[in-house]
Amino acid sequence: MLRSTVVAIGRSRRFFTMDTTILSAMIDRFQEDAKTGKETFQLISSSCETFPHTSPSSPTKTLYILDSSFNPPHRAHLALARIRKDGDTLANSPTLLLLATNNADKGAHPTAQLTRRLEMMEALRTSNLSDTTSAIAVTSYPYFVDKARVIRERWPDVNQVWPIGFDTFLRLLDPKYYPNHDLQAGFGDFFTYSRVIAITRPGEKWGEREEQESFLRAIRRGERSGVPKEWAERIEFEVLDRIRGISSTRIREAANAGDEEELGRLLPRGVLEYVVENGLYRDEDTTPRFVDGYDGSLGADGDAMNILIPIPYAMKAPKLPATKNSP
Ligand SMILES: Nc1ncnc2c1ncn2[C@@H]1O[C@H](COP(=O)(O)OP(=O)(O)OP(=O)(O)O)[C@@H](O)[C@H]1O
Ligand SMILES: NC(=O)c1ccc[n+]([C@@H]2O[C@H](COP(=O)(O)O)[C@@H](O)[C@H]2O)c1
Repeated sequence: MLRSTVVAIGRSRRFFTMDTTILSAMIDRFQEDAKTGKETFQLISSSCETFPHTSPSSPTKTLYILDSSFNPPHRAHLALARIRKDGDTLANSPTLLLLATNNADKGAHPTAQLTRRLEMMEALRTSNLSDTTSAIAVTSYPYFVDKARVIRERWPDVNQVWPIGFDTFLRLLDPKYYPNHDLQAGFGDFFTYSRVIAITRPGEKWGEREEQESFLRAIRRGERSGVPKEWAERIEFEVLDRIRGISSTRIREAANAGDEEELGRLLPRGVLEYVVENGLYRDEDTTPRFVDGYDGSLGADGDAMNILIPIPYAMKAPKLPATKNSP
């Protein structure tokens, strides 16, 4: 059962109230359990005990899931997490922030990195998603179809919506990530219970908005080989010009250069404080992956204070290591 506590954070604006040692022990244990297949998905924290249902009497029909590496979480991630479609609202449909312990292209992440990313996700969740039922979870699966399946097994009656930026949407449909390069077999019944919102991410690498839109139109006409045109009915398109150019790479570079002004433009407040206070990315090699013309025109993102911080489920009784802190 989820235990909760009220943490009086007052004006200190310290959001990372999860105990780092416990969190890191929990991730270690999860990684071990994942190796044997005992555990492949685990809730870390949530705004309510009955997640994704706001209460036992009001079952949720649709869950919005933002999968990301969150290194660090930024304003574009927040914008994606807050997208709602077809009459859904932040109030009536919950949000799951999902972190994979293994990445599709980069392999397994070390525990210390996962721990700090989870702490930043918690800062984002509690300070910027207080107007929606929200949770954070980890999965050992790197691929969307597996993540979706394990969430479906956990909550069989809940439909899933996956907001995905265009670069990652292209990778979702790339046959190289599927056994025998067979996209249709790889997807299985994913599109019977899932929808995807592809968000434009214009830039040198992936073309401009028009090219990205025409990619989707080609799917609709059945002109993308290996992609059934019926899938297009489950794929929507969203243009979010105000997040153009934002990326974790750009933030790591700004942190590396000590550019707090730039960090302030790209990061929600709680995450900004975490990055600055912990000196993250200072000594790292920040090889650029995506830099573009973000115009800094983001509006308010609801930096609300949240004083009710749930203690994570996994704080039940983890075995603690002697000392282990994330950087
Ligand atoms: N500015 C953006 N516009 C649209 N989608 C975005 C944007 N930034 C991130 N996303 C999407 O958010 C999801 C998580 O992405 P990810 O964690 O790789 O962030 P990132 O900023 O691309 O990180 P990195 O720079 O380290 O590659 C992906 O679906 C990605 O396409
Ligand atoms: N085909 C797929 O399901 C697929 C391909 C590439 C990345 N991903 C995932 O997308 C997320 C973002 O990846 P990057 O951090 O590499 O941009 C990660 O969780 C990664 O594992 C999934």
